[in-house]
Formats: sequence, structure tokens, C-alpha cells
Amino acid sequence: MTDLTDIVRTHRLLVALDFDGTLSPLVDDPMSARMAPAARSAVEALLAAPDTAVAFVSGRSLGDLRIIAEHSDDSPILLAGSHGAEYLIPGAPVDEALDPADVEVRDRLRADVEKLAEGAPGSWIEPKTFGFGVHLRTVTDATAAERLRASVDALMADAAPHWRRRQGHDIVEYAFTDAGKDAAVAHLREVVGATAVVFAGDDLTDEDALRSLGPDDLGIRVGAGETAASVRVADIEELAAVLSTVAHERVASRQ
Ligand SMILES: O=P(O)(O)OC[C@H]1O[C@H](O[C@H]2O[C@H](CO)[C@@H](O)[C@H](O)[C@H]2O)[C@H](O)[C@@H](O)[C@@H]1O
Repeated sequence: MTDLTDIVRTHRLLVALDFDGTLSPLVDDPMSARMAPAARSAVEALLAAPDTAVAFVSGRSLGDLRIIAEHSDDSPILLAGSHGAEYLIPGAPVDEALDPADVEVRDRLRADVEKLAEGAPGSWIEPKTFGFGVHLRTVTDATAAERLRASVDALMADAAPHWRRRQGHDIVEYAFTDAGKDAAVAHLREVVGATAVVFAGDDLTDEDALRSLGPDDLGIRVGAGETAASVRVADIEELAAVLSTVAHERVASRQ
């Protein structure tokens, strides 16, 4: 992978950023997540830099991502939701069509899992476009959390073995699409016509994108954990500092 100097000089840069844990601190109530002030400033600086596009690439459903990212209709930020299964590209129509048969299975399985979750107070089943997430962050009884995790796994292995299972921070997600953040980066790279990509993320699902980066790209891991990224930053604030530097140096390099 390349370094910051090459990223600053590249002709057309795509900065693709995971949202939860990368721009926004992890919080107990998922819908109250918002960008940290330093991350917000860094994103604004990138948007003001020449030939620089910004995308949020999230496991959130697109609708929820729009809310927590406070994404307005006139925003130039590209969005990839559901780990790359749905997109909002400014100026392009959004494809919202779902097969009614998939919706019926999704809703039935989620209702079954909601019943199982009654045995684990503090858990929450997040409805998602292509499935659901089992949140365990606020389950205080570790045995109940483990029991819920195992019972949902057993139900899904039996009822929908082809669904993709993903593990995140205090969440297990199940989806009937296989799309990953690697596909999201590939699609956004093409849409933007990027000559290089910076991708930053903090979680296991971000490693799909980080592993897919090429020699002219730069991967950044936020926080601990095994990673394919070439750069690691400690936290959101350190990431914001790196992104702000890229933005300011891209402005300076074109003057
Ligand atoms: O790809 P991301 O943007 O990082 O989204 C991953 C999941 O983020 C959300 O859950 C995580 O953040 C919550 C709010 O801070 C936190 O309560 C939870 O424990 C984390 O797992 C979101 O709710 C999921 O749908 C996303 O897939």
C-alpha cells in the first residue's frame, strides 16, 4: 500500500469511511449515534478539498445511515448501506425494490428472534433492510447473552443456512445478501473515478474492504484488532487528525 504523500498527490481521491466506531463513538442506543465533532470537521475539510469525494460505508440500513449521518438531500457524500448492498449516490435514483418473498421470510425470522430475545433483557433486535441485528451491548447477564447468541445461531442454521452471518461490536447480524464492504469500495471507486482510495474502519466487517485495497490505496484501522490495514490509529480523534491533514495538504498541493 501507498503512503500519505502519494494519497495527497493522487489525481482523484475517494475517502471511504465506516461510520460506527470510526466517525461516531459506540453508544448504547444505536439511533443516537452521531459523528464526533473532530470527525465532522475532518469530513467537511475533505469535502472542501480539490478532486476529493467522501463516502460513508456502513453496516447500517441506508435509511438509518441517512438519519445518524444527518445526510441531507443536497449532501455530496456518497452512502453505502447494509455493508454495500444499498447505495445513495447523489444525483442517481435509489433502487429500493425488494422481493416480497424475501421480505416475508425476513420479517418472520425477525419475529422469531424477537421472541428468543425476551429471555435476554437488554437485548434489542435491529430491523435491517436485508435481515436483522442482534444487539447485546446492554445485556448485563453474560449467560443470557450467550444463550441468546447460541439459540439465534441454531434457529438460523436450521431456517436460513444460506444467510450471511457477521460479527461486530456486541452485535451479531444476519442478512440474505452476501454483499460486503469490498464490493462497496469497488463500486464507489468506479462511480467516483478514483485514482486512489483511503478506507478507514474499526470492525471485522471493515476488514473485507481493507483486504480489497490495491497498491495505490491506503487502509487505516481504528483501534485494536488484527488488520489488513497498513496504518493504525488509536481512536476517532487520531483518525480525524490524519484525514484533516490529507485534506489540508491536498488543498496546499494544488495552489
Ligand atoms: O459498519 P458500521 O457503520 O460500523 O456499522 C456497524 C453496526 O453499527 C451499529 O452497531 C454498532 O454501533 C452501535 C451504536 O454505537 C452500538 O450500540 C452497537 O453495539 C455496535 O455494534 C448498528 O446498529 C448496526 O446495524 C451496524 O451494522
